[in-house]
Amino acid sequence: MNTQAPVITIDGPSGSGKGTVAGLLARRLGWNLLDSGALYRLLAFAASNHGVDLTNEELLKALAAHLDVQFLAAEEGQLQRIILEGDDVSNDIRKEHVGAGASQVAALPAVREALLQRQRAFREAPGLIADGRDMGTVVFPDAPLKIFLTASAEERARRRYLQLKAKGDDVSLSSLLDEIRARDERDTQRSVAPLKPAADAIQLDSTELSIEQVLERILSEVALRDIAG
Ligand SMILES: Nc1ncnc2c1ncn2[C@@H]1O[C@H](COP(=O)(O)OP(=O)(O)OP(=O)(O)O)[C@@H](O)[C@H]1O
Ligand SMILES: Nc1ccn([C@H]2C[C@H](O)[C@@H](COP(=O)(O)O)O2)c(=O)n1
Repeated sequence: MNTQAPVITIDGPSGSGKGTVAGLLARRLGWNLLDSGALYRLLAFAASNHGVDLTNEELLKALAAHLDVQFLAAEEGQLQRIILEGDDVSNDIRKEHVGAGASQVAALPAVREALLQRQRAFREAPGLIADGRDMGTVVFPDAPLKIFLTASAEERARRRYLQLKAKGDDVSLSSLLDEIRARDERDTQRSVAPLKPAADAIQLDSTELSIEQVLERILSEVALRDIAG
């Protein structure tokens, strides 16, 4: 019998809605939250601040092992705040170029190894919602519920476009679609921990679903398995 806190993993490509749904689910269940993509984004951001090349695996490994990061729990209706070396970088790390850098450093085996224990340390009572690319396949293979959330690349680009426009960013839909496709390619084709559904994952296509519908689908699986007390 597994005596560790339960984990619900939500993996999938960029823009499928993992982060949004993971945050809502964590709040609904009163569980902890791991945004694993943020760790890769933080590493790419820190590397650029410290002048570390995104191909320098040895230096990136050292930087990953010593990342000075705090995740501050979200206030009602707000997003989690992320502090790197004392600065609030919550907005900076969401930029598209940081996501592209994160995808690049994430392909390096030494970097993934350096971040593995840090991710597993988030597993605390009463439970954990973990979102990313390899949560169900590598980081928490024993999770009692694994979701693989997808949506068409066009819909994901449209969502990202609306999200960035709302923040006042000057973006183009066609370049966002190109970036999403490039990131999908890199994340699915890398040799270590590629983006793919775990064999026991439930696959959910959110192209035609609202955020609330996705949340309800996952909550119905939680109830079926009786994993949230
Ligand atoms: N089912 C949905 N319908 C409409 N919009 C959605 C849906 N799910 C998420 N969104 C919106 O799409 C945008 C991207 O969602 P989110 O950041 O959660 O994706 P993600 O999979 O975590 O992406 P990334 O891996 O790049 O961080 C957000 O603006 C979110 O509000
Ligand atoms: N478990 C994870 C999480 C993220 N990555 C990489 C791949 C993504 O393109 C990049 C940014 O992630 P996002 O914040 O967009 O979810 O980080 C990964 O390889 N494994």
